[in-house]
Amino acid sequence: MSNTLNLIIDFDSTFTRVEALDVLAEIVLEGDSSREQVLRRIQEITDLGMDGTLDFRASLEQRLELLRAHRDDIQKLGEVLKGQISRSFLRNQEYFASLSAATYIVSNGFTDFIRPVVAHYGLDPERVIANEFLYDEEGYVCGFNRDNPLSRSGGKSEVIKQLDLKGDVYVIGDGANDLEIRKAGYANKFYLFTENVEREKVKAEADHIAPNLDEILYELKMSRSLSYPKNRIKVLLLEGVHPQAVDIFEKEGYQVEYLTTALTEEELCEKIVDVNILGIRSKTKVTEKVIQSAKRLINIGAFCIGTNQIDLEACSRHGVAVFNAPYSNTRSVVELAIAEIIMLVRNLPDKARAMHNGKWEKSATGAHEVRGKKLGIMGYGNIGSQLSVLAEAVGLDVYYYDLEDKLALGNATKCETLEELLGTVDILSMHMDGRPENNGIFGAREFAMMKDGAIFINLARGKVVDVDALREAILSGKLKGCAVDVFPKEPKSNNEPFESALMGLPNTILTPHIGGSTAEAQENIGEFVPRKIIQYINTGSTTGSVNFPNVQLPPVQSAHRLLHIHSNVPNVLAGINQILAKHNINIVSQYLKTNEQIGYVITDVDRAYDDELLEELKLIEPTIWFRVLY
Ligand SMILES: NC(=O)C1=CN([C@@H]2O[C@H](COP(=O)(O)OP(=O)(O)OC[C@H]3O[C@@H](n4cnc5c(N)ncnc54)[C@H](O)[C@@H]3O)[C@@H](O)[C@H]2O)C=CC1
Ligand SMILES: O=C(O)C(=O)COP(=O)(O)O
Repeated sequence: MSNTLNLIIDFDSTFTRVEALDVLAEIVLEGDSSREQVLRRIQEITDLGMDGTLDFRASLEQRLELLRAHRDDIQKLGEVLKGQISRSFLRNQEYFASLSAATYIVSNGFTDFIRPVVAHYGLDPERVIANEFLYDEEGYVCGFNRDNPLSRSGGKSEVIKQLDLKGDVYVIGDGANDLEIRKAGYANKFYLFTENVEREKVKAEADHIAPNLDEILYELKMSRSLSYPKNRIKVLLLEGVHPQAVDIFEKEGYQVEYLTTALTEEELCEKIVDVNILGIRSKTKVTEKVIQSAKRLINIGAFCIGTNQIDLEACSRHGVAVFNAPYSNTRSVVELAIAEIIMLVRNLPDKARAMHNGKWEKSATGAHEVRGKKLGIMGYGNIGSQLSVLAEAVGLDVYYYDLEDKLALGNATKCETLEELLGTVDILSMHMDGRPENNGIFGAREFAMMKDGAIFINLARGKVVDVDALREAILSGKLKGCAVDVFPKEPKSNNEPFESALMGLPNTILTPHIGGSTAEAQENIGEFVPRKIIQYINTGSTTGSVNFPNVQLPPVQSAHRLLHIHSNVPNVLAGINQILAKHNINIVSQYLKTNEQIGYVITDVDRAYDDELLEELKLIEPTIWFRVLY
């Protein structure tokens, strides 16, 4: 930071989220019957003063006349305002407080309540320039120091002139009285601060509209905080993820674009160029080409369980951390499987269709209880094992087969081979993941191994099953029925038609990939995935990432955090530490974790470092991505 830089910061609606005199009015008028009316009048006068319509001194006099404030009220106001500091000032507190010597708070408010708030934040209260109340003998406010230039219009310019500042002067504020400093020629630039209020009249003449302090620090190249200001982080959400996700990202200060459909590879390549965070569900294919088109991608959020639609290797190679929601819709899939098992064992799809066609087919032929029937589960992961528990509760006898050695829950029986499972069970439910090796894994050979009259359910992925072979198994009577929720080719949105060789088959339930589509599951996912992504962006923690080494990091205290992602080759850590040693940087703590593809080094260092050091770290041979967090 240059030594000759001065920041002039407004207090009301800039340093704090509120107008202090409005809050004072609420304190003074608590319990007063005319409260609402007076409050409204005070706010009107404040606005007229702030957009320059009403002379400032008149606005101040009129507001104070409406209030009979005591010294105790002023003290209380100071306490309330300590909890109302603007979010981006709080976010940057540690760094910003270190700029104390370059910062003045210049306000048409009053030192009496501004100084305690500024001191509480960590800035020098002596560098607050503002009005002063006058009190009567009983301690009530009876006026203000009229000799103070800040008690009249144009006062801020006068004060800055008197300060006779050397070097560059930047004004940060939300009102016409802040703009006037630059207009009078006492500042290089006026940043209109719009985090709390947007005053249209002032907007037109501002040099830069800044939605928060991060933006200003970034613009002034002063930021050692997040490598990127939050309001510049772009999020693209596809496939109608739950609106909760939009809300969470927007509250964090990110820009969000929301689409209800999936995009084709071509459309996505075009849209993703400057996107930092991509959110998808099961339909959007994120290919190597898509990843290469993305110039700023930090994260992909799969708002679902499966991540087979994402080229995870390409993501790792490009330093993109992928998060999913591994448990949020598990229960929903299991409940649908249970429902379908019961429906198919009772021939319900055919019976229901007949009723709609005016046919009454009351008969017990071919209808059974599920109690005592043998259920086979292929893929005993989170969904498979939960189905196992619920299925036993309705009396099914559970068998399972998994590629990995999985603990049998309850009374379930593990099968050593798929053949053993298929030859044993009356109902088979597929719950393996969609890894490429599973494409077409279930076909004519496997159907032939099943018992005659068995039932088949696929809630996993469309590509694992040979659909023509399934059709044949139903038509030949080998299978009594089937339920299919996932298809090799699914429409991109609800506006596209659906086609499948399974349409119109007897005792067949077809559903539009809704295994996880319940309000409960979608809301859970809409909260879970954004939180993981935000945690990664803010702290570097990768807990739950499906392609990055998982590291849970403690919060940083009085240190900078450097994140370094590299191809997993030997000696990178040594290289990083040699550079730090050369620059005399003290390592406060350090973490390294690798997986087959990449290594992730997190180094917390004490405060002093320079741009040269950062450049050298970026140049370490296998660096994929380097980021300074604080
Ligand atoms: N229809 C829908 O809306 C939904 C579908 N799904 C699908 O369900 C899949 C499973 O989900 P989770 O249980 O949470 O995943 P998981 O990863 O916990 O379990 C998958 C299990 O399948 C096993 N497996 C993989 N290939 C196998 C094979 N060829 N034979 C036997 N076992 C095999 C794995 O070892 C693992 O234990 C997801 O990957 C997703 O594709 C998930 C949620 C909703
Ligand atoms: O969670 C999964 O893997 C699913 O298949 C659910 O996908 P969806 O979010 O409904 O597109």
